[in-house]
Parts: sequence; C-alpha cells; structure tokens
Amino acid sequence: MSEPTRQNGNGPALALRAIARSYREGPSRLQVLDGAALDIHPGEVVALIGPSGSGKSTLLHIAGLLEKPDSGAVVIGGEDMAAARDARRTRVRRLEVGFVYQFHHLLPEFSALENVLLPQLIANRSRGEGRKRAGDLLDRLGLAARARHRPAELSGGEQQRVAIARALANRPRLLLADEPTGNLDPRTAGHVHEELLHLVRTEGLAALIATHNLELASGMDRIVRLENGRLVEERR
Ligand SMILES: Nc1ncnc2c1ncn2[C@@H]1O[C@H](COP(=O)(O)OP(=O)(O)OP(=O)(O)O)[C@@H](O)[C@H]1O
Repeated sequence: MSEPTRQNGNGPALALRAIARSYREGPSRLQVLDGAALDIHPGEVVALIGPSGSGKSTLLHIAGLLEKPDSGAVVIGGEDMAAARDARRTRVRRLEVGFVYQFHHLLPEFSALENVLLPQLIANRSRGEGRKRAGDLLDRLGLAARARHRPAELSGGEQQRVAIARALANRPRLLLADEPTGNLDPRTAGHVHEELLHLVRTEGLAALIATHNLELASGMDRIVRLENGRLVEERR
C-alpha cells in the first residue's frame, strides 16, 4: 500500500466541507452537525468552542477519521478521507493524525517511553528510531527523568504530557485534542497547554483543540464556535 503523500503545498492540512451528522434519538433524529465547514492551514492552531452537547467531540471524531459523516468531505493532505476505503482511513489516521483526549488513555503496564514508542512500531518505524523520537519528545516536555515510569507513577499533568508526546510521535500533520487539559487543576492546565502549543508550533502542525476554557482559547490563532451544527468564526 502506498504511503500517504504529503501534498502540503499551500493547501489546508485539514478541510471540512459541509459536514452533516445526525444520531437517532428515539423515534426522531438529532442533527448534531449541519453544514460544518473549516479550513486549517499548516502551523495554525484553532480553538473549538461551543456549549456542552453542541457536537465538538463529534466533529473531532469525524476530522480524526474515527467516525464517518453522513455527508460532506474531510480533506486531509488534499485527499477526501470521508470517501476513502476503511484501510486507507486507518492508515492516514495512524500516520497523519494525532489525538489527545481529556483522559490520557495510556497503557498502564507500559512505561512512558514505551507508550510513546508503541504507535511508531505500529506504523513500522524501527525500534531505535522510535525510541529516539520518544526520548526526544519526552525530553522536550520536561519528562526525561520520568521516561521509565508507568502511568500510575506519574502526576495528572505528567500523564497528559506523555499523551501529548504519544500523539506527536508519528509526526502527524494534524493534531486534534478534546479538552486536553480539562482534567487538570487550572495552574497545571495552563502549563500543559503552553507546552502543547509550543510543540505544535515548533513541529509546524495544524491543530484543532476543543476547550471550555475561554482564556486558553484566546491564546490560540483563531476561535471557531459550534452553533446549531455549523462552525462560526469568532471575531476578536
Ligand atoms: N454515538 C452517539 N449516539 C447518539 N447520540 C450521540 C452519540 N454521540 C454523541 N451524541 C449526541 O450528540 C450531541 C453532541 O455530542 P458531543 O459529545 O459531540 O458534544 P460536545 O460538544 O463534545 O459536548 P461536551 O462539551 O459535553 O463534551 C449530544 O447531544 C450527544 O448526546
């Protein structure tokens, strides 16, 4: 199978076009997304805001190829992944998309370093190269001394930093994050958020970060708000 091609050029890293998604709700359907559209260019960090239940997680799952829209296009690197076959979607998801959740979802029996190494082994990177990348990312997140610790031996902030390193391990073009600091105390959340932004910027990624925290949102390049199933650019 061919490698996903990097057609960065001047095109967006992610383009969402007319995304619709509804869920069954008893006898009727709940239209969560109804024509949502968004372009994110390489190097851009976009905050995704909207009230609880407005569809932020649904939108992130669709952008991250974890879920399919009912209609619309999800263009990653110039290719519409909504129309792609499942094997292709899985491959692009593994190599091109990094995901950070509110809870770390690290594998408890593995060390921090191994948790960052694993997605690289799944993507067929050599163990040596993978360890180097994992060590480098943990180092940049201030976790050099914690690399051999298991998740249960780490603080909440440290666990989220490992989850961030894991998301970036395969050098994705796109980082998607769903309340990545929502489970941390405000001070730690601020620190981890700054480190996440710094890494995203130095790696030149595009990022879409859902947050309820308007202060964190205001530090990003743009803010988009989910409203009645559509994305509205927030004026600043
Ligand atoms: N798999 C599903 N089946 C049925 N309904 C769903 C499913 N996933 C989400 N929903 C519904 O879709 C709506 C949007 O949910 P979603 O989790 O995307 O919102 P959100 O903006 O991320 O909310 P929060 O800020 O509370 O995390 C909600 O009403 C939810 O109940």
